[in-house]
Amino acid sequence: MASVDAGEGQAAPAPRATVSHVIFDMDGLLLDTEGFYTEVQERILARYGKVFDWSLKAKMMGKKAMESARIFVDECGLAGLLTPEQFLEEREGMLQELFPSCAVRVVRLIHHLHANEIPICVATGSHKRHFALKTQNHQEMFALMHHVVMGDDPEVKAGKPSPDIFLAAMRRFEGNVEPSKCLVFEDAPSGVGAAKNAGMYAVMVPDPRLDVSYQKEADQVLSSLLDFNPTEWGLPPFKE
Ligand SMILES: O=P(O)(O)OC[C@H](O)CO
Ligand SMILES: [Mg+2]
Repeated sequence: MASVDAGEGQAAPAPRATVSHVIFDMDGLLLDTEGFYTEVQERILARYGKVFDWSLKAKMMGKKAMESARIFVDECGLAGLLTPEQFLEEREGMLQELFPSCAVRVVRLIHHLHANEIPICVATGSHKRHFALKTQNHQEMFALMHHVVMGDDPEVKAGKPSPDIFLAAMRRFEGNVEPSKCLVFEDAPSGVGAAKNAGMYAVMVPDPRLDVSYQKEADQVLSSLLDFNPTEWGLPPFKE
């Protein structure tokens, strides 16, 4: 990678790109809610004597509820036994109980970007009702977001990997923002695909159980958001 003079004789790597706006995925990225979906889906599938695996998880994660329900029923060969609507109804009670106990996975970066006046927002496939349950104990962090776009937003015609949600998120920032100035943080293959389809940069922070083949579209892959260096993307450096 090329270097630039960082002053005092130090050479710092040239940024991969210079972005001005940052978009965060929510489930599995800002919040540890993906584990709840996995747990509940494992339980439902076990009733049919089947095992929920990570290739199915990879196809479902990041999608709108009905889209992922259809994948679940089709891929598991449950047509005739369970409809997507019944699947959603069955998992609803379990998820509603679990969501309020979710934990935040990213703190420092959000505060850093906000303190440096980098516009940040959330783009989640999750719908309004689930968003409220998941964020009820994390209002302080979500208040730092310029806006939130959810999966049931009228502008989000198709879920990830359609670019709809990220383009809607970009348009709601102030001013005229170009996709090439947006950096997206994602955990899901469909989410990385959506960011790339929108013409944006994508940093993927995948669950280690996800096959590495799902990482190839991402511009950067991190095992933890703690490893993220803002200067690699032309963003202000952490102070210490
Ligand atoms: O990862 P998100 O935030 O787009 O959420 C999508 C679904 O609700 C869960 O996979
Ligand atoms: Mg996600």
